[in-house]
Amino acid sequence: MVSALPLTLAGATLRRRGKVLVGPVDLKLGERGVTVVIGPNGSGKTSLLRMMHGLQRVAAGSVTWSLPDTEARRRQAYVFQQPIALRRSVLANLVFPLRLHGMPRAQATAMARTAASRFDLTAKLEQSAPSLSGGEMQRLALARALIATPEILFADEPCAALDGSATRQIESHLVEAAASGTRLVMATHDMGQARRIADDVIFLLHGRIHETGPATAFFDGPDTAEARAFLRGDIVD
Ligand SMILES: Nc1ncnc2c1ncn2[C@@H]1O[C@H](COP(=O)(O)OP(=O)(O)OP(=O)(O)O)[C@@H](O)[C@H]1O
Repeated sequence: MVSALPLTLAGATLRRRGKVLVGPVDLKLGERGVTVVIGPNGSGKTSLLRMMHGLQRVAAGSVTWSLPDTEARRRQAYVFQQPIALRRSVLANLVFPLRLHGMPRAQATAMARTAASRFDLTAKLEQSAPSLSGGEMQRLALARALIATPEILFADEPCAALDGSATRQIESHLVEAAASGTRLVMATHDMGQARRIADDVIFLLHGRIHETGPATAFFDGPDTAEARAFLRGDIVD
């Protein structure tokens, strides 16, 4: 299968009411691996992910996939910080994206049940999705995002509101998806999590990439004073 990756950002800039939220950003995302986006509050992590996913149109520069946009869009999934679900059963939420991809109902239902089992949601299949706990809801959001095997998954702080054991579950699903070939781009505030799962890091400051590189080198000895301060836990603004 021809890949939608690499994804290339060239001078990509996002503006709101005349103010630059992100950019200009130059970046190339290859076909494999886990890229973790870090940076202080308001540095533009969410905006960068949304811009890459095409949820927000660039004001300048370009965001280019290796396939036409309509095809590239079908190969992507996005998990929001606040998980969203249809006001329907867990099963219906899992079936929905498969039906969007044109899969027959019986096959989609069988696949949804398999995904529910992998994500420990079998007992919840008939439950209304909005009544799930935070951890269950994020597991559902991730199961739904991964069910059609996206080539790339954008995840915006997927563990932000979760406790340790729920975080561990989500992380293991993310790592498993990446090992199976899904390209992962994730924003997080949790430096322990970033160290655990990142192959490479993008450190944002004021909407710009301040430093980027392989995770081990970044965490062992960042090049910039701002990244060193950020990793020490100092306030960087
Ligand atoms: N729709 C919008 N209109 C105006 N400003 C916005 C909009 N969305 C985001 N911003 C601003 O853009 C900047 C970047 O926000 P963004 O949410 O991308 O940062 P972040 O690094 O994800 O922050 P946090 O860590 O707090 O989640 C912030 O100053 C924010 O106030």
